[in-house]
Amino acid sequence: MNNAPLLQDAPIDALLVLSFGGPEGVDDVVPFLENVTRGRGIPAERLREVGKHYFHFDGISPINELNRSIIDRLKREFVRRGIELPIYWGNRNWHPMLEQTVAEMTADGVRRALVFGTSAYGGYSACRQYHEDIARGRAAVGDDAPDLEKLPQLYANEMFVAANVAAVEAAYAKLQGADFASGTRLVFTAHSIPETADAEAGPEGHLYSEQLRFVAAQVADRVGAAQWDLVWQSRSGPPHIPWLEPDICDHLETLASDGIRSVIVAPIGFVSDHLEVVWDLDTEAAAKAIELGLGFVRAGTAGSDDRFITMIADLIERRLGISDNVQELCPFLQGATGVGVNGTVCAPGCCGAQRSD
Ligand SMILES: CC1=C(CCC(=O)O)c2cc3nc(cc4[nH]c(cc5[nH]c(cc1n2)c(C)c5CCC(=O)O)c(CCC(=O)O)c4C)C(CCC(=O)O)=C3C
Ligand SMILES: [Fe+2]
Repeated sequence: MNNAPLLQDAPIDALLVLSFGGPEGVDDVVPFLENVTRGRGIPAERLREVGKHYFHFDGISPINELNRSIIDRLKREFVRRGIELPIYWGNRNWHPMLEQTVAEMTADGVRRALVFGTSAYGGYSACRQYHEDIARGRAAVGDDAPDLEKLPQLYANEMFVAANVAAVEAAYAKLQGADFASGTRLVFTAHSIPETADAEAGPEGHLYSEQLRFVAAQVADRVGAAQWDLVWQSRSGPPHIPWLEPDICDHLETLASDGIRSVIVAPIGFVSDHLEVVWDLDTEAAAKAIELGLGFVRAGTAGSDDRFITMIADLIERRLGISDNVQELCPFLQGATGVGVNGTVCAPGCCGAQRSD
């Protein structure tokens, strides 16, 4: 498959779902953001400002509930297939915190676990930082911590692409019959990252944006969209630092002035309807579209599709040597697909240098 390190000759005895985590109440927001920005000493006042999107939702991020759903569905799929691995869940930034989960796994006698990270692409934020989490989680426990092997990035998986295709087709169906249904543009979005982070991602650079462009092109081709765009959303940080552009809202203005009458916005960069989706797209970008008189339909995300669960189970069965139903469309950077053991990076130059601020 690739030349990444794998745990050798060892029975795998658990699965760990590793995610970003999100607050679940107003009192969680600032401590959560302190975790996200750990070590950077950002004042609480500023964090309340950064966290204002969370306060619109009573401080509740959708991400934890979405992960609980993924885990429940995966447990049922394991039962159906006879996969006898317990499933654990730990987050980088909020409870259940990864360090606690690794301690619990250790106490339960887990020795070697696979890790499913809830992010589909390469790059520092989407891949390498999860390797760092794995190393941190194990270090918190010490020598008795189980070995942890991260599963590959999902972006090139047939099931991931197919789930996104289905979501875009459903979005087109919603537009059917609307008077602006002709003149629709398909617009893919993903989380923006600093330009330097993209330039440093992967052995050849630009791993993150190229993987996104690959998935966007696949989906566009399969739904028969001749014209499509890949744009970015949810940028943060100081304005003088360049991040990937154009931003979705600026892009909607361009499309409106080009005579486009409606858009389908497909957040292929996110595996579920995280806060960035429900706020930055469903709230802010949707309001921008109304202001511009553009029809706006937001396509769903892959995580709610059964194929997403099938995909995770297939990746596990392939790794366990039970069966091989995984169809990878374009692992165009061999050896750089996100696999790694105990926090070692997946391959030289992958997935980008550590944040330098
Ligand atoms: C590429 C990427 C993904 C996709 C890969 C993946 O899924 O992992 C992602 C996911 C997410 N990002 C999330 C939330 C946040 N990201 C932040 C900050 C940042 N993200 C970045 C990039 C990404 N982020 C970057 C370069 C920064 C700035 C530097 C830093 O601080 O590292 C900040 C700090 C405040 C701010 O700067 O706005 C927050 C609160 C949530 C949870 C949402 C919820 O609650 O539903 C999720 C799933
Ligand atoms: Fe983020």
